[in-house]
Amino acid sequence: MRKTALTIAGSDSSGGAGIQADIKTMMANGVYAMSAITALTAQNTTGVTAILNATPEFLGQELDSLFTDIFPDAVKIGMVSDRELICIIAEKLKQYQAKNIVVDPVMVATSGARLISEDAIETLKQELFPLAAILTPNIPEAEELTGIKINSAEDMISAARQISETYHCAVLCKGGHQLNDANDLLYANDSYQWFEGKRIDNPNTHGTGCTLSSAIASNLAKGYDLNTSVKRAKDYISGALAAMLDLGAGSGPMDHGFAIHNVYTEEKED
Ligand SMILES: Nc1ncnc2c1ncn2[C@@H]1O[C@H](COP(=O)(O)OP(=O)(O)OP(=O)(O)O)[C@@H](O)[C@H]1O
Ligand SMILES: Cc1ncc(CO)c(N)n1
Repeated sequence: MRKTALTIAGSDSSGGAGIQADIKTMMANGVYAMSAITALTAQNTTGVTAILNATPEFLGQELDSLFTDIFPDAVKIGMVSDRELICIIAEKLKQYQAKNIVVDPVMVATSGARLISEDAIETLKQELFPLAAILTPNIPEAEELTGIKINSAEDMISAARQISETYHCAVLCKGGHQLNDANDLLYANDSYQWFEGKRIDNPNTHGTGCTLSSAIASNLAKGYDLNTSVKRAKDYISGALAAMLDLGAGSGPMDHGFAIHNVYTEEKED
């Protein structure tokens, strides 16, 4: 039977991050994608100009509709900007005993816009982190969650360990904000593993975090273990970045069609 994944996240009108990146990623990774939209954003590669949140009641209804019909094999949670929305998500995930939950603690967009209110971060920690199989903070998020300033690989390990021990889940501290490398650190069950990545010289990194967490969720949905899911997700993001799509005036989106692009469009390109 076809495996299914659900993204609970915000819509990015420019299609590079959020729900749109998640669905593209899930599809490219071979799972059937569903969505529960937490907010609409008016956004492009240069910034976010407006955010319209769903009501908690509506988000609850979206989740009821999905979980009572096509049960997701994995769930990815991205942008959720306020406390009530976080609470309804936690309530529904517990009610339906959702599995393979990947929480990307989205705080700030690549363009610099804040995507969560300050007071919601505490609710995120209390309500959603304990439900997660894996949390995927980037370096600034890991710093905010721990108070540890990350300047080295050892600092990444300390921060990931602290988050993992506090919330009893695996933590992937993403390395996209490092200067020279793109090495991600997985901390799980009191041990760690590096997923090394060559830094790709591509300024178009809009939606890398959304894409990575959705690729992990897709692979968990397909039944891969956590390490293998992270490895496959890392390979996917590296491929999507290496395809060097260049759209928009700011930090542009990645090419999710990189695997099929050559087969279908090579001859038509100029
Ligand atoms: N220039 C790059 N070359 C190779 N891999 C990269 C590069 N930039 C980011 N990555 C990879 O992309 C993934 C996402 O990491 P990153 O730290 O950019 O997340 P993020 O900041 O949450 O993303 P977002 O821009 O969506 O907020 C990680 O696997 C990271 O190593
Ligand atoms: C809707 C949305 N979610 C997440 C991010 C983070 O990249 C973004 N820019 N927009």
